[in-house]
Amino acid sequence: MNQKQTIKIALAGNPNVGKSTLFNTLTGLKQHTGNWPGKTVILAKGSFSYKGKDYTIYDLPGTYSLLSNSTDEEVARDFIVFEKPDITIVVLDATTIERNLNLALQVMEITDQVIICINLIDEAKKKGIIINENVMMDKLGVPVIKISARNKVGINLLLDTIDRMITGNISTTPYQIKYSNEVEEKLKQLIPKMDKIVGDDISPRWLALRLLDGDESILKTYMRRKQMGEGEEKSDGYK
Ligand SMILES: Nc1nc2c(ncn2[C@@H]2O[C@H](COP(=O)(O)OP(=O)(O)OP(=O)(O)O)[C@@H](O)[C@H]2O)c(=O)[nH]1
Ligand SMILES: [Mg+2]
Repeated sequence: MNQKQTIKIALAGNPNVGKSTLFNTLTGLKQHTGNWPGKTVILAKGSFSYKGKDYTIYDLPGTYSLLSNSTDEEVARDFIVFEKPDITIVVLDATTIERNLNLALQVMEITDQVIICINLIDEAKKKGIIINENVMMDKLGVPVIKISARNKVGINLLLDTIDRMITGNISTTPYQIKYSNEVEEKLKQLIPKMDKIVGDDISPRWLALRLLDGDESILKTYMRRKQMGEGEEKSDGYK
């Protein structure tokens, strides 16, 4: 009887950046798809082991933002917020980093357990794009790793970084976007209130930002899940 809990990893990123390719590289195609409860979006879930630890990895829908403008965005966002992956890997396209960073910054507002993977470095090299991952790491405050998911480049470093983050050997300080003075003032008042409601369950700053944005859906989902008694250990909704 092995009751060992597996470690949850989520793959987030813009569409077409190679999330599924990385998923397949990590799982060796050991995957099955599941239906997100209440939604019609199909997510792939797979598994792999590394250094004696068992991982479950979820391939989230590709999105440009997590502001819940579409079902895909809502599914990706709710997964990160409510399923609380132990690590969220944000996959970026090395040839369009600036555009991709928007999503990375949004993920980093929700969770500090983030690894950024810059994929398609082979394509970047062909185009003469030079990426200094150390500078990015310093600025963003989370590990940044250059990979080519299709050519299996950088995968060992990624696995090692995952392992070191899980064992507590990497601490992150994700870059937080500073908003206008007016917004920051409002946040100051709202954050303690949010903190009282959600505690450690959700980042109070991020939740307050969503409310200031006029988006009450997260708070509503949170309350609903609490009422349904999903606050404790729960299944991930997959068969
Ligand atoms: N050159 C190159 N191509 C890659 C690499 N990784 C993925 N690709 C290609 O990029 C394309 C998109 O890959 P996917 O893995 O489907 O991307 P995705 O992020 O899952 O896309 P969505 O599910 O639509 O969001 C495919 O044609 C892959 O073969 C890489 O490291 N180098
Ligand atoms: Mg995909």
